Amino acid sequence: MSVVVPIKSLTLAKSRLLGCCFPSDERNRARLVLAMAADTIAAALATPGVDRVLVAAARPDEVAELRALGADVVDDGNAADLNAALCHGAALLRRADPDGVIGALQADLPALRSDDLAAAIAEADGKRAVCADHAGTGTTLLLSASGGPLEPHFGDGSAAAHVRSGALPLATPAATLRTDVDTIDDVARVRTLGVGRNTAAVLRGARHSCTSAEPVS
Ligand SMILES: Nc1nc2c(ncn2[C@@H]2O[C@H](COP(=O)(O)OP(=O)(O)OP(=O)(O)O)[C@@H](O)[C@H]2O)c(=O)[nH]1
Ligand SMILES: C=C(OP(=O)(O)O)C(=O)O
Repeated sequence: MSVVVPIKSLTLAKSRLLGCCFPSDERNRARLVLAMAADTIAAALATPGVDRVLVAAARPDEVAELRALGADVVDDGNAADLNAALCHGAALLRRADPDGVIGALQADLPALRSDDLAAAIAEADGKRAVCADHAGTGTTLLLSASGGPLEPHFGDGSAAAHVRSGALPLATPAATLRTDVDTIDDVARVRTLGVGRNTAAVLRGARHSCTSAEPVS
């Protein structure tokens, strides 16, 4: 199977973390976004059955170093939004693999473990399926049916939207697959699960412990 990972411009990404972890230097927020993507992608590439990870990036130049992990990095087709970026990436993957499963994986899963992703793929068993985020409202992973369309409906309430459009809700996804990072509380949550080495290295440099919801001025 193949996986598409969307990444918007690092200067715009994860705006909800603005002023939280790195109040004095916002370049570190971009470093954190890239590090979380690197850990997510490294776990995906190490997952049995995952043959290819394609990064659909708004700014491929900003994330070129992800190629060193083994990911393909392409532009997102000048996509207007996340779903358009995913459709662009999924179309490229489908062309290369007409019959396989295509997954859309969020780039902000720094605690992801290969065994947990493999278990989710096994549970879906070639059916279109969705993994809800830890809050139960968003989506961290959407799998197409074998040879089928991805039909992404990311955005507010996407877990329910994916189920409404026929995706099987995965019954037993692991916390490492469900815990995406949007807010400072999520950073604390994901730390308790254990993040990958890239994210850990960036967070070690944070002035703030990233365990409080309070922004530091
Ligand atoms: N290529 C591409 N990726 C996108 C786009 N919009 C969102 N993404 C990516 O999709 C993933 C999920 O988005 P969100 O979790 O909402 O992250 P975000 O938009 O960076 O976060 P906020 O700014 O806090 O809303 C992240 O990896 C984003 O970088 C887009 O228009 N194009
Ligand atoms: C766009 C989504 O991501 P997030 O909730 O992380 O912004 C989603 O879950 O559909």
